[in-house]
Amino acid sequence: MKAVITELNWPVGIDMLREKGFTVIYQPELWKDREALVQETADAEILIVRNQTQVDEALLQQVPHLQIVGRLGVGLDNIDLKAAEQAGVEVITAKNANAASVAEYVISAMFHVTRPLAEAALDVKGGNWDRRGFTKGELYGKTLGLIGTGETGIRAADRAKSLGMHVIGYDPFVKTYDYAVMETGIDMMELDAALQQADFISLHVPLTPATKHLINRERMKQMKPGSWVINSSRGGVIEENDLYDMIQTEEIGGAFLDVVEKEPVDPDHPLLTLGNCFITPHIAGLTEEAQSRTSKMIAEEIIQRVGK
Ligand SMILES: O=C(O)[C@H](O)COP(=O)(O)O
Repeated sequence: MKAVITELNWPVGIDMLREKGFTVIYQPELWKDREALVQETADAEILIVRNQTQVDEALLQQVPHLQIVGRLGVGLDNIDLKAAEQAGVEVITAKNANAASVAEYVISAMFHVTRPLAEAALDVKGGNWDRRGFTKGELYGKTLGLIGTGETGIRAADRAKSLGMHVIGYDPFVKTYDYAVMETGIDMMELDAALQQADFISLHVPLTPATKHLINRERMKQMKPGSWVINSSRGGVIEENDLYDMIQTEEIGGAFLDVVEKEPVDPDHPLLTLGNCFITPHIAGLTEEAQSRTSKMIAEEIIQRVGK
């Protein structure tokens, strides 16, 4: 069987597939060249992607042997699930494999706001000894508002709780008596209330028509002055022009974004000019541990289904 991997993958899963006799084509830049992608996948049974390869109806029609699409992550906004189902192609994800890493990203982002240690250390290297400029505050006693309380939200909540934070959440798909949510002690409420009460709003939702630009001017107007938005989900969930205005006019404190609507970010993107907006290159789930886990999980699932 032939497996084509069109984006970055860690070696462990590639080795596992090869050991089971799969012919593995690993071309981490292949997603950029649609024609080459179609050509390489035309006789493949397995396609392994991240978030850039557009697995749409047109592609699915050109790859008649395809049986499985393995997604090295959880976001499915680049995969047409309906078209895959119609084509008889199963889509498998690396469920929860990067959740701990994403949760740690959220905590790191909050600490970056309250305890900017790297900036303080750089300032010292610059010859200063400023004991007053970096005294921002504690996370203890602050409120983290989770929009989306699935696996990454719950793990972020768990870690925030251990820091003495109050955690509130909104998720229309999660029942208030959901066991994991209850056990973690997330105080579930309506979106408006969560926006109004949180010191940090962290987004943990997939990009769907319902969540596109969910965080827009109107919603951010409800947030506390000085509060921050953290986005490790998908860029499209935030209306970026509105976010720019809200930070620029100091109606909110700032934003920590791991994702933007168009990736890689345009070097001229206005958000990059703001001192209180930090953009990282979609790395929340990209730790060694999470990616080895992801790579292994997808290989295992494929081998279980079609491996000899
Ligand atoms: O959807 C996900 O799981 C994360 O965004 C990580 O996946 P990616 O590295 O393919 O974006």
